[in-house]
Amino acid sequence: MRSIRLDAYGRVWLALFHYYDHHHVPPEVACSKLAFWITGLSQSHPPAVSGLPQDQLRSQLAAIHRTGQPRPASTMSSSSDVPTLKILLIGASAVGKSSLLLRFTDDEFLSPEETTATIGVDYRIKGIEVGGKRFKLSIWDTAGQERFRTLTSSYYRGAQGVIITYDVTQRDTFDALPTWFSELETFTTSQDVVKVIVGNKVDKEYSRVVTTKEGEEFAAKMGCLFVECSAKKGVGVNGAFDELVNRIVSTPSLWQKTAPGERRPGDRMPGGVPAAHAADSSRGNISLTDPSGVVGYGMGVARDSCNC
Ligand SMILES: Nc1nc2c(ncn2[C@@H]2O[C@H](COP(=O)(O)OP(=O)(O)OP(=O)(O)O)[C@@H](O)[C@H]2O)c(=O)[nH]1
Repeated sequence: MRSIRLDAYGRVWLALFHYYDHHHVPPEVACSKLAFWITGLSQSHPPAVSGLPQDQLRSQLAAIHRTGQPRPASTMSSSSDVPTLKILLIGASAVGKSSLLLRFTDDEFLSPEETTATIGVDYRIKGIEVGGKRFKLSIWDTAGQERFRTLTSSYYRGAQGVIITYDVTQRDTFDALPTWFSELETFTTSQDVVKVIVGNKVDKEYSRVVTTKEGEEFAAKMGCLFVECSAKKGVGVNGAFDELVNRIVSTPSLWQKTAPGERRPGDRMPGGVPAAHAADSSRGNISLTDPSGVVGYGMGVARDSCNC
């Protein structure tokens, strides 16, 4: 789409918002996504969108965000007393965060041709039972690309567990771990947050450049769990999530209910899952991949070509 007029532009973001709403995407996530498109459009189509009242659009998005209504009571199942654990996936771009998540929630793996870089955040929900008790995991997959980090930082809030991922075949992704830890340190809202370092892509043993020992030593130094995985082969993935969840569950301060009115990690905070969505486990998961792809192709800011 070469030129986008103001009215068309306005209609597009409104249609998008309805699309997200229809697919039960939380307002926080919808607004984040839309903010990316606004930024992307203004940079990839400067002549077409110069002079657009972006401040106005942003404030309208913020208003939607503020007034985002919870789902009707009918969708709020009796599972509302099932604790929701918020887990975040962080790490450099292309280390396999989205692939680990997809393997864990759907036991699937997409080939390189089928995958695209995450824009902003995606998230999925999965029910899990630990020690005879049911938990709901809301797992947030953040974009590794630097250009999206300012936005994804808000998603640390309320997380009880964080998976910090690197690629065992790319030394720079391992060397970047201290940076991810300092970002985590900066944005986490809980000192008790459970961390697991995951070395992914162990199926590519022939190209491995980071040894298991190096990974173990770094994890020991940082005082966190360590697992090596292959999202492709499905090796170690469930174990990584299980270890993380077990550790969270054995840290009651991270998930037990607090007094009425008091907040607890993950309760309707920016980046947290609204109760209605947390109760939406019958859908299995909610992914934002489709809307991003559709919009990207139509507006020249596809996931891989976005200039924002
Ligand atoms: N061989 C192999 N390839 C993998 C594995 N996991 C992911 N990949 C591939 O690595 C590439 C990047 O995977 P993603 O899951 O998109 O990586 P990501 O960390 O989510 O990337 P960003 O969204 O940019 O942060 C894709 O081509 C995947 O198919 C794995 O375990 N083994």
